[in-house]
Amino acid sequence: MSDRELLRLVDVRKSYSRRGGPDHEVLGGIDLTVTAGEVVCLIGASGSGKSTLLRCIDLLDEVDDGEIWFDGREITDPRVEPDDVRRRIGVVFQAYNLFPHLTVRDNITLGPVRVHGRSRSDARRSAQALLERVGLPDKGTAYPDELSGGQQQRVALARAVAGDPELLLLDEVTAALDPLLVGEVLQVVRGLAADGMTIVMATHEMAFAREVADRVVFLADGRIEEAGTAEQVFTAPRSTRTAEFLARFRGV
Ligand SMILES: Nc1ncnc2c1ncn2[C@@H]1O[C@H](COP(=O)(O)OP(=O)(O)OP(=O)(O)O)[C@@H](O)[C@H]1O
Repeated sequence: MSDRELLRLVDVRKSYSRRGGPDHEVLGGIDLTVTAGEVVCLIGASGSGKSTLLRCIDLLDEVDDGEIWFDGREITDPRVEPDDVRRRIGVVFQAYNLFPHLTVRDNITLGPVRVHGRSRSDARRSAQALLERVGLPDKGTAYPDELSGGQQQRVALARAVAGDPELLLLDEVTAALDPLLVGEVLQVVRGLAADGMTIVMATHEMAFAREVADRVVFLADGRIEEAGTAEQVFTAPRSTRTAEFLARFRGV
């Protein structure tokens, strides 16, 4: 991990309007800095705002207030073209979202060829290397529906890093999987983290967060209730709310 700041959120706020009622505040002023090579795990109850935070960083959701800085540039500035930012950020959601009519290899090469202007042969070579890295060297010509959920999610991870992103956002990437398949996907994330990828990951996998995260951020009702090293947050939470949340996972 370096000391180079890659991402900075300053007082990020987001609300959704509710028909016939007050706005629903989903992010109530988030301040967060992520340095290059850091792995940050966002934990918190369902509805605490983890996904919304990731969507704001990828400019899929517009913030109401506050600033997001990426590599020294304020990306919440309306003059910034979202695609220019997204090209540098890889994202994987809970649902694999692979293109069903494309082979695994074409799913992986599509972005590098269309968005990054790489040559098809170069992109294919990289795709094969990535498939080896995610443990699926023989699946390049398969179609997504011929793969298990865990294999599809590993392809989704390969696709997300195919454009050499500087930041990887992972939103509950194992939540839709059969428990038996969770480990193989986490193994790929572990490998990416070990290779120095900067990762911000929303997860309910507490053991994984504890093992891999450089920093754990506990969100409650759209605010950072507590943030610290995995060791500190898991073994000596400062907030009662964090302790109560973690207690629910003990023994699971
Ligand atoms: N497009 C939307 N319109 C209205 N409300 C929304 C929208 N997206 C999210 N919300 C609300 O924002 C709150 C936070 O949702 P979010 O998905 O960010 O939480 P989360 O912590 O990721 O939850 P989970 O762990 O279940 O994925 C929820 O109450 C949700 O209903």
